[in-house]
Amino acid sequence: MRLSRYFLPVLRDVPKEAEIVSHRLMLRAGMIRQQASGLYSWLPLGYKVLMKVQRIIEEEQNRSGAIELLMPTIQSADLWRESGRYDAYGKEMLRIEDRHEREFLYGPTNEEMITDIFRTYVKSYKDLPLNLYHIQWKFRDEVRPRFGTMRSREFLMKDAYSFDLDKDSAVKAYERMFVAYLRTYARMGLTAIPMRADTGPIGGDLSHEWIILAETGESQVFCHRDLLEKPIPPKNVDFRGDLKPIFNDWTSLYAATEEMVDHAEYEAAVPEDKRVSARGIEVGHIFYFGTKYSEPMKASVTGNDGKETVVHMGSYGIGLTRVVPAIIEASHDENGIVWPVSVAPFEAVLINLKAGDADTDAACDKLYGELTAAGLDMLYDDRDQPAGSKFATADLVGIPYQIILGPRGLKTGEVEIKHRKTGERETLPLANVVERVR
Ligand SMILES: Nc1ncnc2c1ncn2[C@@H]1O[C@H](COS(=O)(=O)NC(=O)[C@@H](N)CS)[C@@H](O)[C@H]1O
Repeated sequence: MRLSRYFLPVLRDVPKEAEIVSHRLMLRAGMIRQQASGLYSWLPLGYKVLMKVQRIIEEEQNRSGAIELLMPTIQSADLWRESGRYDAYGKEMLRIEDRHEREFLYGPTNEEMITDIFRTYVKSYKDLPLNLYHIQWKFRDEVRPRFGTMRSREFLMKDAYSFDLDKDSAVKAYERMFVAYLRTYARMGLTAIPMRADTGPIGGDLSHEWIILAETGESQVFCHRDLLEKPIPPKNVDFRGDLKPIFNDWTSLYAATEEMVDHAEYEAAVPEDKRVSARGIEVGHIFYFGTKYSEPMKASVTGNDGKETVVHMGSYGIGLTRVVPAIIEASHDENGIVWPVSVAPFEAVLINLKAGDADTDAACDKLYGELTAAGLDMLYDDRDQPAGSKFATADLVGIPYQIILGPRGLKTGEVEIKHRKTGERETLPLANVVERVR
């Protein structure tokens, strides 16, 4: 993408309303724009990152055997009356009426709707286990939206729902999602720790929150230091096999949020030098809640004994529009964002040090064409701006590699490459650049 043809409204100074670094940087890097309290537009650069996060989530959900669909954002109130949550959900629920004065709501979550889909079509235990998920905008009328898209009112969530014949099978579904989550966050460059958690309005008795440690996190967490270094299950992990060893390995070390921590237990279980107590950001939350929705909504299958059996369910959420700022909280420096390559809006930026100089323009155009043809997701800063402002923009928006070419380099036939994360620079012949960054 040529920057002279793109839409990247970077800001020079720090917006005063932004209290945390990720909010400041997302505004300055031209990633988001607030439209109203808790409501954001995702501008091109931010949207590109959001879609890279989405693709990783979809790949890992699909690897675990979950099947993607898409449900509407607007839901019928009657559905929520069946589960008894319509009144219980409280002021966070945005209730609306259509022109015929029928009652609807903007979905804060989809347990009722997915259970309605399930009960319509699935009748036999032979169709189980089943895990259906979607990635859809949600609305929760948060009393105090803040920190940009970290806590907004409209937000993008991946929510998956599992259906099983009994609790044992449902726990296996939970373990599959647990392993999928370990892989998902690691691929985004995040260290997300699964912590025993409260179940709240979703319900159930088995639940883990996925927390990344960050000073600006809203919750206080307590865990064993070894959890921060544990190896992640490999790409070829067998999701049809027994995942309990992995689940037990990860849950045998103490980790709990402030709502769940038992300090006596924590101090007994974790040697002093291994205790980590820190602020954390909740980037995901998974639940097993049995028949909480399937019972009142009569979602059952015929078991192999011919008897009608109400199915056991779980739900598994990731807040995509919270993951993006969480990555920035975990990966930035004084010059701006430092994107992991896997979620960077562009893999590399080609910086033309003397736009307008015919030879330099020609060499940069050629190199940009070669890098793009090699399959790199390229940004090309071809603007008629001084070099300093180009370096500042590249550092601010956090592109992993800066490929720098100017008249001097042209003379010696050399290009400089700067690695954004480490600041390392290397000079190499123009002809070797594609191979080096591919
Ligand atoms: N106001 C919000 N702004 C941004 N992200 C949010 C907000 N509320 C929740 N999230 C994200 O959505 C995730 C799941 O939300 S949740 O309430 O814990 N779980 C559910 O809604 C279940 N239905 C999971 S499918 C949270 O872990 C968090 O990452």
